[in-house]
Amino acid sequence: MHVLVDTIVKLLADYMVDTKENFDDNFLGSFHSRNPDSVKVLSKMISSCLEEQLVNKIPEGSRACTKKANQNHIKLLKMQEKELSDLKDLLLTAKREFEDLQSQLQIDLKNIGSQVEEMSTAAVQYHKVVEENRKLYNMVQDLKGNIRVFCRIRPAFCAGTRNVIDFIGEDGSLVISDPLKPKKDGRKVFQFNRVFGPSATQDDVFNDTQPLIRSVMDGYNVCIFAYGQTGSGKTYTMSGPSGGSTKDLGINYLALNDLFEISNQRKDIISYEIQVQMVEIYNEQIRDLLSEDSSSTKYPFLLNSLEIRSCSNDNGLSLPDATLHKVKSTSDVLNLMKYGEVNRVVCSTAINNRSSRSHSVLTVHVHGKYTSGNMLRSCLHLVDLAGSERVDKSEVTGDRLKEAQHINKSLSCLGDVVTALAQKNSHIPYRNSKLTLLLQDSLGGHAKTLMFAHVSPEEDSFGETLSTLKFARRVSTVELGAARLNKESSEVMQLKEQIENLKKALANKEAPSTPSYKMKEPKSPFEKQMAAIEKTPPRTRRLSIENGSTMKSEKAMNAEDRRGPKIPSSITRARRLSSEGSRNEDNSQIKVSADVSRSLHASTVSVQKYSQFQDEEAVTKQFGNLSNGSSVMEAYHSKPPRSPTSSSFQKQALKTDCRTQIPRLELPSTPEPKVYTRNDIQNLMQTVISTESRTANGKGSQVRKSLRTTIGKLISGSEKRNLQKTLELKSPVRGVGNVHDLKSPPVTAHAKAARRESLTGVQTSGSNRSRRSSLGGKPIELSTPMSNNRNARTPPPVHPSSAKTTTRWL
Ligand SMILES: Nc1ncnc2c1ncn2[C@@H]1O[C@H](COP(=O)(O)OP(=O)(O)OP(=O)(O)O)[C@@H](O)[C@H]1O
Repeated sequence: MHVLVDTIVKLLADYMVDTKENFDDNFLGSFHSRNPDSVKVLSKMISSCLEEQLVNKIPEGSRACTKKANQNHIKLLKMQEKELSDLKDLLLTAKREFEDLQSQLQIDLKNIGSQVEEMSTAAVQYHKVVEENRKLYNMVQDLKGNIRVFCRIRPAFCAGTRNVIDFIGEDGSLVISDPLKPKKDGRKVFQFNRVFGPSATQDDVFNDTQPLIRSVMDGYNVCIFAYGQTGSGKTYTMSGPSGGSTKDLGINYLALNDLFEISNQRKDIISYEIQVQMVEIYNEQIRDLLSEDSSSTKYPFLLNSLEIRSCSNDNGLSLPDATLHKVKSTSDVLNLMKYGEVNRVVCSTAINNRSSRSHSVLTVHVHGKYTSGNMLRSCLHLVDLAGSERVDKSEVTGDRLKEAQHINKSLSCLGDVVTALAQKNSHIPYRNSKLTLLLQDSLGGHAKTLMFAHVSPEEDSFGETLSTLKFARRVSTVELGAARLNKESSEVMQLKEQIENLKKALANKEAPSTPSYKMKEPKSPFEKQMAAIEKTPPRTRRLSIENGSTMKSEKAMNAEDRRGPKIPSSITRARRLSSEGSRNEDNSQIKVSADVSRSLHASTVSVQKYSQFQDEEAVTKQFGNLSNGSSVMEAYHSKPPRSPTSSSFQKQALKTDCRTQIPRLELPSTPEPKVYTRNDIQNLMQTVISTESRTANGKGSQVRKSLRTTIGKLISGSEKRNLQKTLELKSPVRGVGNVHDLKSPPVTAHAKAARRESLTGVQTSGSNRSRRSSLGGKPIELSTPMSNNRNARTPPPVHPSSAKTTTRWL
């Protein structure tokens, strides 16, 4: 019994200790649920047991003591009971409080949730607004024709170096701080269209570039160029990581890939042809990176530098002599790019172990033909500039130093051009370097242009970073004028073709004694001088090339280009070829016979039957066979070559002026073109007028307007000469209407000869009067109606031998 009591007491003590220390709701709960009044029962049991024992067994003396102890125990138990019940109450209160807190928390969480939701919708809205702002900003820039500028920051090479980039904003803001100045003073803020931080991927960069690239497929010319200090990541952005890795490929590849995708998507409405050229400008020499010569020679500097043409030739190629590769898939592009990259001059410097020592230009030519017959032609220049470098930093010597000097010089020329454009100067110094001359149409034309300004984040590059950012800021202020769409409707093309034919027909009709396309070599000094005048490029044209950037001059050029009569006719071109041949013969520079000139011209006519894109190579070969003066071309290297034997010149001779980017028109295959009657001309006029009225707005109507003017001039020019003074035309259209009622005046043999002379530029023997007098058979007086004729020819310069016999020019 004693043992039992001990055990029970011990158990009870343990239990109480446990209960006190591990006061646990579950335990108590479970305990109570199992034994609802267990504590009470147990205490009763123990007290009765104890009392019984005390009464029966304990001696009388110690009974009082035991009783007292018992009472103490009971007291203690009661206290503990009380404590327990207090604790229970406390627990219940705590539980209630906990529940209250829980519900409060839930309410709070709900509130926070709704607040977060609100904030996230606000954030989404904010992003939308920022995006919209950016689009609007870009739209404004499009309208203004600004060059867009993106900035990309290369990741730091060493983790420990101090970073000069303080902040990159989503809206294109960038803050850098000068490491040598206190933070507050050394901060500089820049604003661009977009800034890509070091963690931006190639895809991020491409996503923002894609819309611009896509507009190439809609007929816009686009130029993207990467600028920045050496080693700042230009080649990485444009081509991808060095070493020919196919991971993280750059914009060049992604752009072409995208163009193919679009071409596929639109194949039902338009068929595209995509061709690629890749050149580098190395030490002011333009080298073809895709030609077989480039890869086969160890001495690239021995290769001929390619010549830059104004894009106003009929195929829009500024480098017609560079190899043109047709690409049909991304793998074609990849192979070509690899081939080109291998040929590019790269070497190791103290800053970059694969430093590009040249500017590379990948040009993508897109030619699209709609099922409706409309055509578009555009090109995309992807330029990876060589990096500007401080020669003391890059530690280059010898050839590398020379390269660096060329690089820096051409970049400074680029800076001059940008400054001149930003200040809207009348003269833009494009001709100061090959780079600016090549990019002339992108920087100063109606192209969409994007510049990637690359910067290194390291503090020791701060100077270069600052100058790159300042340059980029200046570039972003350049206004180019709205980009121009190079798209022509089939109607306009047909009309242009008819005009070509008409011009030829008129030329043939009015110069019957001149055999078709047969050139006459100038013999007399006067003839030579006339020929020289015809072949001398007009000064204004040259200036307009230089000032092509300004909208004003561009407009003037467009107007000039659209004015039909200014396009040299076949005869004039033939004469030019002939006179060129004779001039060169005289100078003993190139021995070309008139036969060669004639055969050149014959080739011209036949070659024009082929489309430029497909048969460029064939044309080159054809002329290559005839050409024997390539060395002379080198001598003319810095000027537009005028040698008739230079294939490029010959090609140029074939081309109609195409600043309007209109594809080559097909000439009739027979040497005897159709003779157009007055009715034909009238019909054509009607067509033009009706087309004009159908499309009241837009560029097409402008072109048609100019066509109408051209036809008008053609008619008025020829008819006025034919009908002479009897026909007093007030407007070309009215003139056409009256023509049947009029009779040609009798024209004397003398007058006929004189008129022929004026048209052919060949003076007949014994002629002793002015060319102008030939129009009427006698010198024209100031009072004659023809004195007001706007189509009157420009007087030729007075030759010493004929000065005395020439009457006064009006
Ligand atoms: N955004 C980037 N992410 C990762 N690596 C980069 C990045 N940009 C550049 N690099 C690395 O930095 C190094 C230098 O880059 P890159 O050759 O493209 O510079 P660059 O400006 O073309 O130099 P240079 O003008 O001398 O040719 C390369 O090793 C390249 O892989």
